[in-house]
Amino acid sequence: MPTIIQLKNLSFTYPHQQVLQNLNLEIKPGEIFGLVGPNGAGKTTLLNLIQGVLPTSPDTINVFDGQPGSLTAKEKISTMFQDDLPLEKVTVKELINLFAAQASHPADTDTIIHDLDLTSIENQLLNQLSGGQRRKVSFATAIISKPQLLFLDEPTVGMDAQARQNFWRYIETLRQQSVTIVITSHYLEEIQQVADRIAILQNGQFRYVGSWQNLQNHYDTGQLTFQTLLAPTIFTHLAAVTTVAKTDTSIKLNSDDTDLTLKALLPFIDQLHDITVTRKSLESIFLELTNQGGTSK
Ligand SMILES: Nc1ncnc2c1ncn2[C@@H]1O[C@H](COP(=O)(O)OP(=O)(O)OP(=O)(O)O)[C@@H](O)[C@H]1O
Repeated sequence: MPTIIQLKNLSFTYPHQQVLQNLNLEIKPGEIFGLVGPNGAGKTTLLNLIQGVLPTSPDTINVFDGQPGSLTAKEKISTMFQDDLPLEKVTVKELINLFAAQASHPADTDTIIHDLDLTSIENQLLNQLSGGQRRKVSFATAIISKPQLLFLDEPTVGMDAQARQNFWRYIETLRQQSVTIVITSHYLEEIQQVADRIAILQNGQFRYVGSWQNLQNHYDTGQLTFQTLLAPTIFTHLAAVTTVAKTDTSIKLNSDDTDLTLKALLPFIDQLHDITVTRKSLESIFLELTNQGGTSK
């Protein structure tokens, strides 16, 4: 399968600070790739390098089989940066039309305005928009050129719940059209749901690259909660159980491997009610990895 983005031992240093160190990565066509990391980890710098906005050493980045910033790459790539609306005294529709005019095969402006729920503000000036509305317009300008590769830097900041839901629904539409998408976000719950693979960047290095499922399996600690009349001591020595706690109405088991513990509960199943299994979220694994220094995979 061809590669859309390839990083080979990529390092980058600003005048007084090394930001990225020996990054290797391949992103395949149609993949939705989540790039996460603490503030200052180097995410925006990496996106800028891939797009040719910042200079790189030869052969460290390959985009659409060429150098970053090449004409071929530029035609296929679109970006939604943080707060990147370039003009203030034009209307929403005029701005989207301007972006459409620069594209070789643009999507239909009215369709995009309709699909992104921008009809009610299409004649409003950009400097009259709220923060969330600006993000939606920014997204419209990024997709009007029908890109094959889309970069989204913190796309949902400022959007309300409805706008976020619509936004992720539209991302699913783009997935069906095999658009390759690289997303950075501090909303890890959203990344967890949408990304095929994630990379956790910290101090300029990838701490993890892979699927969310693999990461979760690696950190398969969690809790099982249920109601029962059985004594809590029965559960103390079950597979992978680390602690047992009893509240008024239920028993809570902390487990190093929730699948194993669930299997070990089967002999008691008739006497257990309202069983819930809670596994770690990407956010808690992320915090564990980046705050306390986990093992790179
Ligand atoms: N133009 C610049 N000149 C010098 N240093 C810079 C420049 N831009 C960013 N940096 C530094 O490089 C590091 C990485 O910044 P970058 O913006 O890539 O991080 P980020 O992961 O996108 O952060 P955030 O999540 O806060 O957006 C930071 O320490 C930042 O201070």
